[in-house]
Amino acid sequence: MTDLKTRGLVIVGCGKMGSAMLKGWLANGLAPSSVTVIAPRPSAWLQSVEGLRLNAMPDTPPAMVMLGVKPQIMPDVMPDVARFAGGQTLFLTVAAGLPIAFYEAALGARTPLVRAMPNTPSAIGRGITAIVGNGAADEADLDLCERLLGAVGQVVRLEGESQMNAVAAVSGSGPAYVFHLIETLAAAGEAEGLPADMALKLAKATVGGAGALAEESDMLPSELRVQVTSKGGTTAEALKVLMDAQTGFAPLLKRAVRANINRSEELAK
Ligand SMILES: NC(=O)C1=CN([C@@H]2O[C@H](COP(=O)(O)OP(=O)(O)OC[C@H]3O[C@@H](n4cnc5c(N)ncnc54)[C@H](OP(=O)(O)O)[C@@H]3O)[C@@H](O)[C@H]2O)C=CC1
Ligand SMILES: O=C(O)[C@@H]1CCC=N1
Repeated sequence: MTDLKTRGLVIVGCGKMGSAMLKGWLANGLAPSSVTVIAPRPSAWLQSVEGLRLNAMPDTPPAMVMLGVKPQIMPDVMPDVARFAGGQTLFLTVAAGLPIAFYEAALGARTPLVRAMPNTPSAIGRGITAIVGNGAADEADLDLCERLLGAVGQVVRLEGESQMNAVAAVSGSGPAYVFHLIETLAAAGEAEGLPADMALKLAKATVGGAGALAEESDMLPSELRVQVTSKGGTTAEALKVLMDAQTGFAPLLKRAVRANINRSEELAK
């Protein structure tokens, strides 16, 4: 972390995900003066952060370069960061789909690189990020990423890169599925006569509260579900619909996760 403070962190591409992470890091004490952001159209928030260096690549190799552009843009930015390849700078990428081999083709296999899959709850310190390093990334490199990413949530280390697309489909994109659950639960409540603002408040608090309970409880989610489900009561009737083997959540989410992975595989081509 001292190295990060003295030699600096360069973030190339700081949109929704990069900003969520940067907000968390700054809130956790990372000095803006240690951070350079390369962004063609910096947001009002980025421009408002005092001390942050904008759109001026450092002359000397930073401790870390974080690549936060879309996978489709990644080939365009590699020539700009290749000057830091070779070993002095650790590269951290958050892009979905693109394999380690893509970066090694541009930066060389001796450049330490960590591929990460974060999620946007990082903005409030409740993210979860999975990481995997290339052959040149040593334990200290993984530790540094784990500490940095640990400042904005939990970190898990993958056994291999082959797990990354499934992680993206579960926790990387997962917040979007949950936000859609909130939207649709609220809409269903509204359709049954609740005022829109009340339905949304009920749905948000229910998903937030149930998520927190699932995380904090010693019980499995399936056991917590059973606790809500009174014999002969109302929940059981709803669960008959949601747990239908053909049309319920399980086959629906399986299809959604598979569609997500298919897209990651396309992005890798
Ligand atoms: N959003 C999420 O929840 C997650 C995203 N990711 C990954 O994070 C990456 C970014 O996604 P996301 O933040 O959603 O996308 P955004 O479009 O919000 O962010 C990408 C940023 O890169 C900027 N950019 C475009 N071209 C360049 C360039 N040549 N140099 C520097 N910056 C550039 C864009 O600027 P402008 O808009 O002005 O063009 C934009 O601000 C993706 O690779 C994605 O796979 C991973 C996990 C979760
Ligand atoms: O939608 C995407 O491609 C990115 C990756 C995970 C979440 N957002």
